[in-house]
Amino acid sequence: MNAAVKMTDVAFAWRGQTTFSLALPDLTVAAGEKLFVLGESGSGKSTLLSLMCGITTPQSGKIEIDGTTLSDLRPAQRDRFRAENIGVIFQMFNLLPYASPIENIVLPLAFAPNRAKQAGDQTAEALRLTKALGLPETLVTRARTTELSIGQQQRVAAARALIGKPRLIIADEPTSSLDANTQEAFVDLLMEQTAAADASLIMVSHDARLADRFDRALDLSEVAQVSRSGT
Ligand SMILES: Nc1ncnc2c1ncn2[C@@H]1O[C@H](COP(=O)(O)OP(=O)(O)OP(=O)(O)O)[C@@H](O)[C@H]1O
Repeated sequence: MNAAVKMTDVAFAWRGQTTFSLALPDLTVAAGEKLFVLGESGSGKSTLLSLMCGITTPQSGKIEIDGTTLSDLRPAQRDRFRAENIGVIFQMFNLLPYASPIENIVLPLAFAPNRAKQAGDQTAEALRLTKALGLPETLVTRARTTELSIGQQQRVAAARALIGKPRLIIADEPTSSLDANTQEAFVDLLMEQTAAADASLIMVSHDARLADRFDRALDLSEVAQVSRSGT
């Protein structure tokens, strides 16, 4: 079986920026593994996730997602590959503010025919997920997304990542706006839904207390050479 993620000799620096660079000799995430990523602020956790998603591309090295090498794909193919195979919960959610939660949740399916097929009845599947994540139906069908609390928006972002059962879920601080009790419950729900989809989960969080719920915790500074200056 292919690894969910395999990164080999990856080197990355932001264009025009000399203060930060990341070198990652070898990072493998097994299929079905639940990986917790921690590291201090500015250490490159979000950068790592964005490399895995193919949103940013490294200067050198190889990133394989479920056996597909991202650098073999042209940018448009990479966007399509991401839509089909990776459910992403962004740190800032990236929800469309004036669309309803349901519209936000089904949006990735428009770019991912296989995922859309998996989802079946899209509205019913969006409602099943939001119910499992603890959001009342009236809220997700009637409101504009901006009318939801931040914690509720975080759940909408999680449902959008999970719909259509992508093989890999990548979550950047998905619990940052929740209180401690809700955080743990949310991670449990995310785990349950990820397991139900037979997916791998890679989650970044500052909150080390959540780490024991995962198969493995990885401190970015232990696997990567991060160079930082002037920060
Ligand atoms: N889009 C970008 N363009 C240029 N530099 C960036 C960009 N995004 C992040 N950086 C820089 O890359 C470095 C690592 O940032 P990153 O967001 O990956 O860290 P992080 O570990 O996720 O931090 P935090 O825990 O605060 O979210 C920082 O120095 C940051 O300024």
